[in-house]
Amino acid sequence: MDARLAAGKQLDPESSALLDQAASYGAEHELHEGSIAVAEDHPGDYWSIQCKGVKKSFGRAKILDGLDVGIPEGMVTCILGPSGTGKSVLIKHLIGLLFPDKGEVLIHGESLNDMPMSKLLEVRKKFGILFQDGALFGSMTVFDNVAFPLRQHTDLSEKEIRRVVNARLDDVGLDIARDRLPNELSGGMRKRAGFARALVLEPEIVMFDEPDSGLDPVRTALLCELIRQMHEQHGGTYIVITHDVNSARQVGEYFAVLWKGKIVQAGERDDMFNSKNPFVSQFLNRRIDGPLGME
Ligand SMILES: Nc1ncnc2c1ncn2[C@@H]1O[C@H](COP(=O)(O)OP(=O)(O)OP(=O)(O)O)[C@@H](O)[C@H]1O
Repeated sequence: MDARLAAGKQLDPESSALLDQAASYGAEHELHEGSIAVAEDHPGDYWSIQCKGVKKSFGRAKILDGLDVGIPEGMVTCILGPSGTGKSVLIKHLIGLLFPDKGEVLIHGESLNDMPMSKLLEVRKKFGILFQDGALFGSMTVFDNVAFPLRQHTDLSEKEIRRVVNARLDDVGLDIARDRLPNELSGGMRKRAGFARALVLEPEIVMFDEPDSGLDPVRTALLCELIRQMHEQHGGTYIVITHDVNSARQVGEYFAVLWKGKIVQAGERDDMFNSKNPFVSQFLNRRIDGPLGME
């Protein structure tokens, strides 16, 4: 643990919340050497994640309205949709932070509904998540941020932790910034540090919440390229949530388009970009004429 935390230093509310959030992802993650081995005999088979008829309302606002989607194992899937359509609400369902009013979410074939908390924490260990702002602890160096999940959830020695963290920092091109604090990094560097931390326990499923937010087009393209390379190198199921079609096109292999509480269409790149569905075609081709207006 970071010496400042061990010494009982008061954390700011944001860091405390992140610490709680990180702690809630559970303990004792098995660490694999090299590429991620995805069990071939798990019950989900082709789908890492399935949503079946998921409905969610807040008060009278229906956000998810019978949403069905499968996230294919081992591919980079982009979930796209206009602002405010419920992409964040959907990802919270995928990791069991929100639960459907009706329907279910299955992770590798196991329904999250009525799952005991201990089991849910186990399932959450399958996920690595890159939050929009990198969600780094402000009082820790880049190195300590990336080391944090290993110190929390494994029994690795400090020497072993140094080896793993340095390898992940090399992967994301941050070896020169390991001793810097988050406020000494650019937005793109913070995201890369968050990415290194998301990968450090070698999760089976890596989720990116709007990786393009707050980055200029070149930094966005560089981050997307990094996501693609890391997927090629480490394998696993990647889910990228975005409303940016350019990023999705660069990084995605499978696409699911969310609108009005449902996945309007899902499929592989060419089928989606040549879709005959008026909304999908308008959105993916960024046309102003079509069913989506300014409302
Ligand atoms: N806990 C909540 N209570 C009430 N309403 C909520 C809650 N969470 C989300 N909403 C509402 O659900 C709708 C969808 O929000 P969400 O953040 O999922 O959209 P989004 O597609 O991720 O948008 P963006 O692309 O702008 O981030 C919004 O109208 C939001 O106000």
